[in-house]
Amino acid sequence: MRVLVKLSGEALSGEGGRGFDPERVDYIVTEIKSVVEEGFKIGIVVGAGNLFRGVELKNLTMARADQIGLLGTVMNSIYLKDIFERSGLKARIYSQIVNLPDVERVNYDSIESALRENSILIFAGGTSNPFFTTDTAAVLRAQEMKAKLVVKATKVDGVYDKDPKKFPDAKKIPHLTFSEAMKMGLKVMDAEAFALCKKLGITVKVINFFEPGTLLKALKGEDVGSTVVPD
Ligand SMILES: Nc1ncnc2c1ncn2[C@@H]1O[C@H](COP(=O)(O)OP(=O)(O)O)[C@@H](O)[C@H]1O
Ligand SMILES: O=c1ccn([C@@H]2O[C@H](COP(=O)(O)OP(=O)(O)O)[C@@H](O)[C@H]2O)c(=O)[nH]1
Repeated sequence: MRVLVKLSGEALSGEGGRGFDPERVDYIVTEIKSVVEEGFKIGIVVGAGNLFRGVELKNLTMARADQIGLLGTVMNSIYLKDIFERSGLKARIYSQIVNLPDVERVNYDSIESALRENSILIFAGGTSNPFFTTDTAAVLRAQEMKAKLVVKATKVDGVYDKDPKKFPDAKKIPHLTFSEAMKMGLKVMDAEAFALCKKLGITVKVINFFEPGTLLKALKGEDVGSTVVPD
């Protein structure tokens, strides 16, 4: 089964952290290796919250701040390729925004052959455009690698009726549709990503990536996190 895993930048630094934490990095390798060894074909879109988020660069105009954020996702992608390869996994980076020796242009034939050889596909540079997020990029890239499932690997263990980091009384919603999520104005993913999932028939699972083994459980269909389905 093909699946696109959206890793938040904080997966590389630890929650609220900056840069790269060697312990977190080892943890990512262990979690991803466990799903590759089970035969899942993995694409990854990584964020840049551990380096730069456009909204945090308050003195810059949005388009410029976002371009810096986009470059952060490229840095994280190169870092991931290196740690995967050092642990014996194959990985290839695809992006439309940079021309670097380790980065290939997005090409559907190349994606197919990389998946056949069990390489992890790392999609760098978000959607290639300012004003978007890596959540939206995750859905776009899922469609390009023909995956019908996006796992949002994050720091909350599902979708709640309000932000659980701000409201301790927030209630978890294990199953819902994109229309319900949009109607309720839930902020766990941006509305563009939800709308695209609905249009393309892609399911999203929101899981707590920091809980060991949860990614594999989610891919095996166990009832972890929350599942958002097209309606
Ligand atoms: N209704 C909601 N259910 C779950 N998480 C929510 C909700 N509303 C907002 N959030 C927040 O969405 C974020 C999703 O994680 P992520 O996209 O990785 O974080 P970030 O926005 O820091 O990049 C979490 O920090 C969580 O607190
Ligand atoms: O298509 C995209 C994807 C990302 N970004 C920028 O890159 C940053 C990092 O991405 P994101 O915030 O999604 O990272 P995460 O929070 O998941 O670590 C964003 O804040 C934006 O500034 C962008 O401009 N266009």
